[in-house]
Amino acid sequence: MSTMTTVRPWLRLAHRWLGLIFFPLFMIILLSGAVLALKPIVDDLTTPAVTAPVESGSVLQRLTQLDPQGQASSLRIEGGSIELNSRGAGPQGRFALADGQVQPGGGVDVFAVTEQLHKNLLLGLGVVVEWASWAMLAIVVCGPLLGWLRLRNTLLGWHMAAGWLLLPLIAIGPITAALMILHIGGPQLPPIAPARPALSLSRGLELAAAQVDLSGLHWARSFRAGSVLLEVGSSAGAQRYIVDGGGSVHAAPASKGLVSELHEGTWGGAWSGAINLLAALTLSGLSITGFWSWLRRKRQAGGKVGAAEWLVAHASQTGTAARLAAATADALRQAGYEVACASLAALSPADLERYRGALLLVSTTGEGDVAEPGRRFVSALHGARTAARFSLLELGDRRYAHFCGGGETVRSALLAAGASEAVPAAQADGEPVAAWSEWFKRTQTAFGIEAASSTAVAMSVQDAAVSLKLIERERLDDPESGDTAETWRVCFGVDTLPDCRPGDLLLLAPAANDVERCYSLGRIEREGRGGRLTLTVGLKLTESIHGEPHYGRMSYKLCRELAQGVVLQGKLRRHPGFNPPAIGRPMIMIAAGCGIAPFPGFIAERAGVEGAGASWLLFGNRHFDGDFLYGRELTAWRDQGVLTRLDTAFSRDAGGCHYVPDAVREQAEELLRWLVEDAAVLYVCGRSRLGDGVERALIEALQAHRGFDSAAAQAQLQDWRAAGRLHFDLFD
Ligand SMILES: Cc1cc2nc3c(=O)[nH]c(=O)nc-3n(C[C@H](O)[C@H](O)[C@H](O)COP(=O)(O)O)c2cc1C
Repeated sequence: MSTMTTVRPWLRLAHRWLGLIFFPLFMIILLSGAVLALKPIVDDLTTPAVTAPVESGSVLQRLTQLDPQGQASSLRIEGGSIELNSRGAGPQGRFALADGQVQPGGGVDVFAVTEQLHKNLLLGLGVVVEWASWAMLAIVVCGPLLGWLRLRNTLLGWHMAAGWLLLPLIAIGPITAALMILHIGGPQLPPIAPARPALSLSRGLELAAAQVDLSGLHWARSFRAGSVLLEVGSSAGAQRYIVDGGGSVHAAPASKGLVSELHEGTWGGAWSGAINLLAALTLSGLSITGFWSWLRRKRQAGGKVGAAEWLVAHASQTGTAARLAAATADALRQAGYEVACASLAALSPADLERYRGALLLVSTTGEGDVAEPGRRFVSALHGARTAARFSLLELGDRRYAHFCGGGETVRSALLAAGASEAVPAAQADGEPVAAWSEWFKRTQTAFGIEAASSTAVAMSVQDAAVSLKLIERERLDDPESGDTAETWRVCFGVDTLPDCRPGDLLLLAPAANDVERCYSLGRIEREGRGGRLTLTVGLKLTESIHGEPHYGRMSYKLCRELAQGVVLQGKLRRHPGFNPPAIGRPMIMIAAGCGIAPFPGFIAERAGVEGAGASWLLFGNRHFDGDFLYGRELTAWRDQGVLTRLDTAFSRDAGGCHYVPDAVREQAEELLRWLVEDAAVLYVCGRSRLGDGVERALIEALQAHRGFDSAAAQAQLQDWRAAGRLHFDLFD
């Protein structure tokens, strides 16, 4: 691993946390800096008032009268008047030199007050401003080291591009501030004897008047180490003096030195001020975009479970248990309970103990298997101990050999780990609403809670019946090129198309009373009330013990048998856990083989849409030639910019086994940038082992590139799952 890879996580932490901690201070310093940058512009555009010579005695006399406590921090003489600024309660405004009367237009000197705000927050906190300056310098230095410039139309993409492209501009302020703090590059000042307490302006002028003719006095202000700095005009030009604590009057250079002039934007008049204004606004913009994107990420992670009293958790293969769980949680929330609702995939056994009770809804898939999102939870239960109290609803179908096998597996693992069952587990056969209703009533009694009655439940879990006419079928793999897996694009016309989105499921049974097979919806093209639905179907092929091929009945019908024009009856099942994110939100799609099925639909939704958001597809199969499903469409989408990135992994091509998780590992840094910095949503679709491989690769990536240990990386994935940022749709 390169040094940069090791150091980068620390730089990223420094960049982020310094930016967050100092954010309010940065805003004060930068916005006051922006106002101060206007000063050279205003000075350049306005004619300076002619200063009539004044008698030093009258200035001193007036000053002592107006500022008896010596609180004024600066004065300016202008056309027979004296303008005073003070820290705290001292005099403020413009006064006539002749009689001390307040003069109009002499309100607060905005630039003088802003300067004090910029330098010491108006509270004499110069040291805090110095810390903030060092922090800003560190952030500006760390920024470009976090990664090369990449142009992306996202909030952080703009943040990064502005940081990179305007680096010289934004670096000037923090670098010159640091040099000024260290007194490097400033004017050659005479040795200044410190004054304790600081000299008042009147005392400074009194001491100066003994040695210098102050009749051309322009201004005077408190200066370093309690001294007073003043400027006097004469026929030979302006001359500055410092009066120090020892009462000495030293001539001071008229120029502030290059470093100060660069910092203040005074080196070139109006346009150097304009450059400083742009720099201050750019730095403010960078602070705001950095802070905002952090806040957005926090909010997106806000779905994290943990704060509630009750937990509703689900393990659902095709969405039924998930929708029932959401309805269960809603019914409890409506009655005023604090309820967390999450997939078991986002939970560990220890999480369950944090709640007064856990309501679990677990579906069975395959041949008596736990629905995929619950499998890791079951493995984690082996050897664990938990004092959780739970109530379990098992979803299944008696037409399968192992009725509710998955639910039973979860139940025995929980009991073996020491969890207690509040009510005996209930089993739902097929249509689950009646069983759910009964189970929920008993659970409420056992947990001593009372939910609002939920009539929306039946609606929310019901599948919609659809009549489908086969209108088109195209083979996607090319058998000529060798051992490809037979895969077809199957397109149906539907007269009345219910609400549905890519990633939802079409349930088709090969014969009446047969169990249904689930297919992910790809492209959905609506026309009036009807439209077209596209599926990607892999021909299921197993070998009998005698070595004869055995085809899956439904996939055989769809791929080979059904004639065009034939009408099928099916059911549409909403699968909100695997629908594309809102337009504009970056999405990463990872698929192997016919797991590509939903993604042409995801991508097509964004084609031709303004501000559609970045999208990235990582696709794997056996051979580039022959197995690159939808290769032409995907490449065209990539070329048109609909698909921001397209990466592939082919496992049986020359050059060795290259699987999708390998591609994830190779692209780990960029992938994490999308996930972490751009808050992308990641979807994985394919066989179970693809899910395992991608999950492992993501954990490794977080360890290698973000400095996570293994437990923290796993917790990060769980947080993402809980926040709806990581979606797996896997099949056996
Ligand atoms: C591919 C597949 C395999 C299934 N296997 C079983 C099984 O072995 N035992 C069972 O009781 N139910 C089985 N079922 C039925 C589901 O558990 C049932 O339809 C459940 O309501 C689905 O819930 P879900 O949408 O939350 O995944 C299977 C369903 C499908 C689609």
